[in-house]
Amino acid sequence: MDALEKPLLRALSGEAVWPPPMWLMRQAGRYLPEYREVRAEAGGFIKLCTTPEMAAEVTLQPIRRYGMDGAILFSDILMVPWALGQPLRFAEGEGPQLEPLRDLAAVNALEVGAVRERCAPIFETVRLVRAALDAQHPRTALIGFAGSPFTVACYMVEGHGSRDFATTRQMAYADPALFGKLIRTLVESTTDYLLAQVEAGAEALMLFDSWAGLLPPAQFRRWVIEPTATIVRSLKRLHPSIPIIGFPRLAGPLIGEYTLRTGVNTVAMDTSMDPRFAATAVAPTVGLQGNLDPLVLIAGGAALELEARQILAAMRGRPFVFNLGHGIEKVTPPEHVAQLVRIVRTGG
Ligand SMILES: Cc1c2[nH]c(c1CCC(=O)O)Cc1[nH]c(c(CCC(=O)O)c1C)Cc1[nH]c(c(CCC(=O)O)c1C)Cc1[nH]c(c(C)c1CCC(=O)O)C2
Repeated sequence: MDALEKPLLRALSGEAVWPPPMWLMRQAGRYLPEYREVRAEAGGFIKLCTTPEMAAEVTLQPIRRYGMDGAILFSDILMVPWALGQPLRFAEGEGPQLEPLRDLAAVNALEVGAVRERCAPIFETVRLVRAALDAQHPRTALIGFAGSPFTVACYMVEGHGSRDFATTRQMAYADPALFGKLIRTLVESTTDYLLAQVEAGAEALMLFDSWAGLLPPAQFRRWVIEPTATIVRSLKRLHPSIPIIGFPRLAGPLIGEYTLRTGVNTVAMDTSMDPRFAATAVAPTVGLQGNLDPLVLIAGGAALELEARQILAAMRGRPFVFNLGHGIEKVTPPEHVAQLVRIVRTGG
């Protein structure tokens, strides 16, 4: 299929495709038995992300099972800090652990020039997935991604997940020169990392800013909107037609300003966002994506049907991509995903 005919790319570029295309955040993951099998064979999570054949295989699993309109590259937002040389490990049951970055010496030690070479296996995964989609799933578009500088900086400074990333936010106030240098390093490396994904065959890009909503408005403008706008501008200069999805999680009423000023084509709504509000806050040519609660996907049945239909009703007639409001939970029954696909394919 010609790229311009893929339903996901049409919707992300501003066309009201109906029934809407769909894919799910974390659609490849531990809720799928076939993922757990490859994950066990790989041993470590970083090993899985850096072994192209395995990463390509798990990227394709949800496409084979459900025929999703989007295949998201299997990797992680923390592969950029890993490629910059910051020690990273994924400990079972504890989430990611990084060597916390707290001073100028640590920022200066980051190896921006090494990212392309260290991430070469990830770009090879992109090539393998794209070739497999072209041959076997011609309607499905390949989505590349990265974390946004602020969210990646949260993990780099804190060293692990957190409810409020207080150390990171304090650093941004107490030493904006230091925090700004880290953000600029991430803008540069993330732009390069995403460009390499496009060169390898990614057809759309998504920027995950999971912790954007922790910031008050002035900080949000400085550390979320500005760096994201810089990345989008650089990508669009070289690839004017690549659709870019922004995910400023928990941005609330700032979603309109975020969308306008960053220049993303589509904005992903988190679970707390009212789709009707989002539809009034962004221009009608901007795509919206989201935002089913991952918890109702665990429940399934009538509750799932009701919630999915409400989102479809609110989004009918505008460019829209059906998705969750956050990543799929590992206890989700795979047959509930199949139920959701049936509901969305009828268009509500
Ligand atoms: C904050 C963040 C991370 N990673 C990501 C985000 C942004 C989105 C969000 O807010 O959820 C994004 C991400 N992580 C993963 C993907 C792959 C593509 C997909 O969506 O299917 C994507 C797009 C795989 C993964 N990334 C991770 C897993 C689970 C690891 C495993 O299989 O052992 C997967 C499938 C690990 C990870 N990676 C991260 C955390 C906090 C964790 C631990 C939580 C957990 O264990 O579920 C950082």
